Amino acid sequence: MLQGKKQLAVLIDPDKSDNKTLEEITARSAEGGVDYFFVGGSLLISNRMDECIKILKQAGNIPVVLFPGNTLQMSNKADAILFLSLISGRNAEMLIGRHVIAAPYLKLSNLEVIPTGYMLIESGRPTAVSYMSNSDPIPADKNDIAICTAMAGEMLGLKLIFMDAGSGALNAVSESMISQVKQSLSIPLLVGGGIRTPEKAAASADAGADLLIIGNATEHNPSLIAEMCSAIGK
Ligand SMILES: CC(C)=CCC/C(C)=C/CC/C(C)=C/CC/C(C)=C/COP(=O)(O)OP(=O)(O)O
Ligand SMILES: O=P(O)(O)OC[C@@H](O)CO
Ligand SMILES: [Mg+2]
Repeated sequence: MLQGKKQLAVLIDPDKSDNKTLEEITARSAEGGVDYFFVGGSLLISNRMDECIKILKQAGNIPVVLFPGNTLQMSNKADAILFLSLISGRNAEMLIGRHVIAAPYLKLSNLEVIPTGYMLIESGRPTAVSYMSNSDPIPADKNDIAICTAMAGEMLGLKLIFMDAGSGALNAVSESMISQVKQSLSIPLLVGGGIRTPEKAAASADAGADLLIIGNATEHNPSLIAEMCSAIGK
């Protein structure tokens, strides 16, 4: 995952996209040069994960990476899984408990397991992730807390840091926080939540995000995928 150039992941929430929309997203992502599909949600209601992955795989060679909110969201049909530890929170279940439950399944699967420090950043309103994970986000203006949390994650051996303002965030992660966290890390930095325009995508990438995650914006308007890709130089 990630070799120095800016990358884009399109997040698919299996509850929200019907098959026709998914087919359009798949085709446009292949045209635009999307690097990954992320699949998941903090809560999934429908039982559409495997069906979604099957459609996404029609794009050819875009890897499908699970972005699970809980242990029910594991599927052997994907290529990899973000093994998320919610390091911004202090809920032991989200830091290590769910991982103990998931570990034997993952060991037997063919999934590439990617240890990821997941940091929820306050975004102007409560998010589904904060509520479902029973954890507080890092205040949006406390760059120092974000820097130290990310540094600790790297020192613990995590391979990626993912700063997320949460799906549909009012305010995306600030460029100043992205840039300061990036400067304190040598592992790749993923940024998502509330990135709605190509301009915001470009600014987040310029600030230091290595991989951007975009969900709602492209879900509502798949034709934005090409613009998002070219905004970050793809
Ligand atoms: C160890 C395993 C396999 C699972 C647990 C993984 C952990 C600790 C997750 C904690 C953080 C968390 C709940 C992440 C889910 C993030 C996610 C996919 C968010 C997407 O947004 P939604 O929450 O679906 O937003 P909407 O409410 O807008 O649909
Ligand atoms: O849906 P959006 O706001 O693009 O957020 C994507 C992702 O970062 C959510 O976890
Ligand atoms: Mg969702």
